[in-house]
Amino acid sequence: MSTPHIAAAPGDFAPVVLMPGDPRRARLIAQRLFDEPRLVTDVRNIEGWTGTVAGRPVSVLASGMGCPSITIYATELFRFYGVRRIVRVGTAGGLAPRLQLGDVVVGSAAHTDSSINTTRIPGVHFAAAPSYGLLSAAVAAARAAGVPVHVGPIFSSDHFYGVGSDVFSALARHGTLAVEMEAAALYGVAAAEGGEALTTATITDHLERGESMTPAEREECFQRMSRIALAAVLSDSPS
Ligand SMILES: O=P(O)(O)O[C@H]1O[C@H](CO)[C@@H](O)[C@H]1O
Ligand SMILES: O=c1cc[nH]c(=O)[nH]1
Repeated sequence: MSTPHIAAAPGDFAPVVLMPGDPRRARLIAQRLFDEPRLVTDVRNIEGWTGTVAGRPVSVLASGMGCPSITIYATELFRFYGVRRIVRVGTAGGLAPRLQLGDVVVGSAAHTDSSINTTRIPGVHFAAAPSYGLLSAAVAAARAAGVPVHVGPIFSSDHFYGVGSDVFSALARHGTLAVEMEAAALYGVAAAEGGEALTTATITDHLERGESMTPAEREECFQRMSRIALAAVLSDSPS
């Protein structure tokens, strides 16, 4: 069995999946956090791995960057591979002044300038929201680990370059925590396919203050966030 973008056999993916944007991060998560990780797909170098954590099966698949890319991979996992939960483990640029580099943001809603959800139900301004069960489990795991965590709306932009600082300032004034590029699409796919989804993101840059993490700091933070996401995706929380 394969889909246009995933070449894996039935049962190769666990029902619960972590989803970073970067294929290298997918490989690192599998190799450092899973027991007995095995590569299950690498079409277009988008790597998917499956292993176990505390004896429970779990997978990781990269999404690539942007709403169309994550929509393809999340749809194929939910629709054809029996996946029920996807937790994005991303990076984001901070907008809210209280955020510090390395903090974890959990997206309780996702604003977007993408049309990806507008075209799902014509005439409807779709409210892109995560699974409450996954969200509460991620927050509990972060607090238990002593990791600073912020819960609130994030902004999923089609642009990495070219969003005006006036847009970011207005979003911050409207309570938006951070900007990234996939959460709104992931939440839309989960709703359409009857699955559960959540976005967690590490603040790697602060756009108002012009701060950035070093590569070594990024790697350290990804591991911390991935452990929180693992606790959420493997939790028994009802949706
Ligand atoms: O680090 P990832 O998960 O890719 O997330 C962020 O980084 C990419 C942009 O550099 C976009 O995909 C954005 O959402
Ligand atoms: O500033 C940033 C950092 C990560 N991801 C984004 O989309 N923007």
